[in-house]
Amino acid sequence: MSDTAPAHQDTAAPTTGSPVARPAGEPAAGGPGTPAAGEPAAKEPRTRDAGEPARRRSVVRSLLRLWPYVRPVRVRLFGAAVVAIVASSVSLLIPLVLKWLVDGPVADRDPGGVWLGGALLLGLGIAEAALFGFRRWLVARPLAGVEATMRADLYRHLQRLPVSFHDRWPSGQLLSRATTDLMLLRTFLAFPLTFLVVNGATIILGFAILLDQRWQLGLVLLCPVVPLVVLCSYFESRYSAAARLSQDQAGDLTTVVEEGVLGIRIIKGFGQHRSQERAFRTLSRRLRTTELRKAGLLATLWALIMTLPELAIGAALLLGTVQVADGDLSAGTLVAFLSTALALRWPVESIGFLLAISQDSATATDRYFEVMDAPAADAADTITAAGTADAVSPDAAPTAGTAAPTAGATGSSAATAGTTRPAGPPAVTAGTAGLRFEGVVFRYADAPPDEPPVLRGVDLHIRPGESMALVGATGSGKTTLTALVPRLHEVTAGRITVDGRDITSLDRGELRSLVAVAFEEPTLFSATAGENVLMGAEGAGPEDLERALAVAQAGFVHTLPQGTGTQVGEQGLSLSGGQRQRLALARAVVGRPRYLVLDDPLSALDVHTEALVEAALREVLASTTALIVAHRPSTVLLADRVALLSGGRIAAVGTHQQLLRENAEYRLLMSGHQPEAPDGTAPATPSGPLRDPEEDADR
Ligand SMILES: Nc1ncnc2c1ncn2[C@@H]1O[C@H](COP(=O)(O)OP(=O)(O)OP(=O)(O)O)[C@@H](O)[C@H]1O
Repeated sequence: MSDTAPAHQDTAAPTTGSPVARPAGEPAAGGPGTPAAGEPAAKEPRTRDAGEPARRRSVVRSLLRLWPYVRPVRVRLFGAAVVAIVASSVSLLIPLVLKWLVDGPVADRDPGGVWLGGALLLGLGIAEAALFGFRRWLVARPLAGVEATMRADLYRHLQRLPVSFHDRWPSGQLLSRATTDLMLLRTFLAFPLTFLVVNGATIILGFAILLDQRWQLGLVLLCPVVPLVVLCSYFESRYSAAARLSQDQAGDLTTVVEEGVLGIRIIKGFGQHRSQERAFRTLSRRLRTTELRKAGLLATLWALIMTLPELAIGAALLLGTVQVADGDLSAGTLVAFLSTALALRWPVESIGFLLAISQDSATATDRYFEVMDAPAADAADTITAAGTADAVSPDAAPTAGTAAPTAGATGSSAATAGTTRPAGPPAVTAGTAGLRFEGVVFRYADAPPDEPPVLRGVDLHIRPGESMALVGATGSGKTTLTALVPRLHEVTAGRITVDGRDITSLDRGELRSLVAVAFEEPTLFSATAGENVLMGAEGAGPEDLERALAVAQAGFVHTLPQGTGTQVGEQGLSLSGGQRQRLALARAVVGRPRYLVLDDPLSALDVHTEALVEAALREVLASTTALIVAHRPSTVLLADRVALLSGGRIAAVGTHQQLLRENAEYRLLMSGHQPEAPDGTAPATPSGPLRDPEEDADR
């Protein structure tokens, strides 16, 4: 399999298709030959996890991994196989009745016997059909259950996998595993698994009957077995490679289709439908070529599987006829022999495609477990125990900051926060409270080795009740830094504490209840407006919903056709950018989080909407400790202090006015001119009194 697996590039394209990770309508980079306008060359979707070396397993070993799922239905499956063996054996009785009919009633010209023989044959036929029907009934429901369980497990696991996994895996690859691959596995369990056993048993029983009837003729029929076994194993390895390739390519195609649907506005807006079509056609042709290769292999194998036994039957017929002519064999025995041989044609011929489906299913099993074997984010929870509150060094307590918060703002925020927050964690000293980054280093696992980490020692302290704006050149790592707080990524070195407790020492549930996030793109799910907000906190009720809507200035929800029960998201009512932003804010605050992390909440809003969302934000920030990624002065002004991220470090902290006065890079950023941060390196530092981060003890 692995040797011919496609050598796909590892791209950093945003190929995730989860509704959270990729905003609907955003350009879905990553489709081959489908650059969004202004984007560089086409990127190839990957068909395999970049970090995972493909391993070649035997078909049986791969399929054995299904056992935990099959175990609960094993009795039914075994019962169904027994019923199918009985049904097949019944079909083998037919030639014996024929032999009796030809040598007995037909030879004796006994009409009564012929009628009896006819009735027996009819009865056997009906019994065979009824038994096969019963087998199907036995397996249908349990196997649908197996498929549903596997799909549910996959979905659950996908939800628990870290963001870095979703960054690396194209969504189409995950979709195809959850749909096509699992359907293939159900088909395998319902059909080839049983029939490989049943047909094997039928063939053995049939040959026993044949050898018993006339061993010389039986041996003639057995002649093709050896070449067939050799040919089957030769085709197996080639078919296996083609099967893997085709299933991976189908996943790539799914990715392109999904991106084409999600990014339809961009595709139309930039007139990219032709290049999108081209990308689709290229992949579709590739898949067709692979499918044709598979079909060619199967056709050759099938032709051989059909021809060799036919030749053997022909030879047996010739030999048998000579023996009948010589009087060595009765006509009835020859009829029975040939009928048995013909009855064995289907079991023998079907082996080819049963093996092919088994091969496809082994590949599907490998693909399924490639995802299931990826360690879930929770597995990484035990990073360090050194980050508990006790471990916080006393000298980490802040001294008076060189950049004081805006007079009054912090105090009032803190005071408000104190009145509105639910009971929080145990009291901690003022020095350790708040959100603190200590020597935080982060590099993306898939970043080129020669590239420096995105964050190279971030030290920053956001005091309780304070709101801190995070400013920096594009690509400086602002989003990355915010993603570390809810542990969407794990720090490479250093640590982050909330209320003096290392976030890695908190379980994820606790961390989620402490910290809420709202991303740049306010993603809404296919659910009601109320449900979208309430998914921000477990156990939140109607009162929390109303409060959150009020805080986020999202009262417009009540004017929707069904109020908070109005369906929004992909299948529902389209909301404006500002409405979506405010719903996302309501979702972030519905659980009354002590900490709020907002990634550029005012991005891409028109002036009027910006004013509305700004008003909402003011309310929200008054009652929480917040870190807000900000690109423009209007957002920065919402915060008490501003931190400038530059060169992977916090280069300066102060009020907006202070930084405007003292920091040239900040001035440049706020003037709308982005200093370049090529390849994650520090932006060109303009001359100006940059604050020395080492001197700022309050970070
Ligand atoms: N999943 C990823 N894998 C590898 N590198 C990444 C990944 N995500 C982001 N990067 C890189 O990390 C750097 C910082 O990106 P980040 O999105 O944090 O910047 P930012 O300051 O938020 O930018 P912007 O202001 O444009 O939103 C960039 O060089 C980016 O290419």
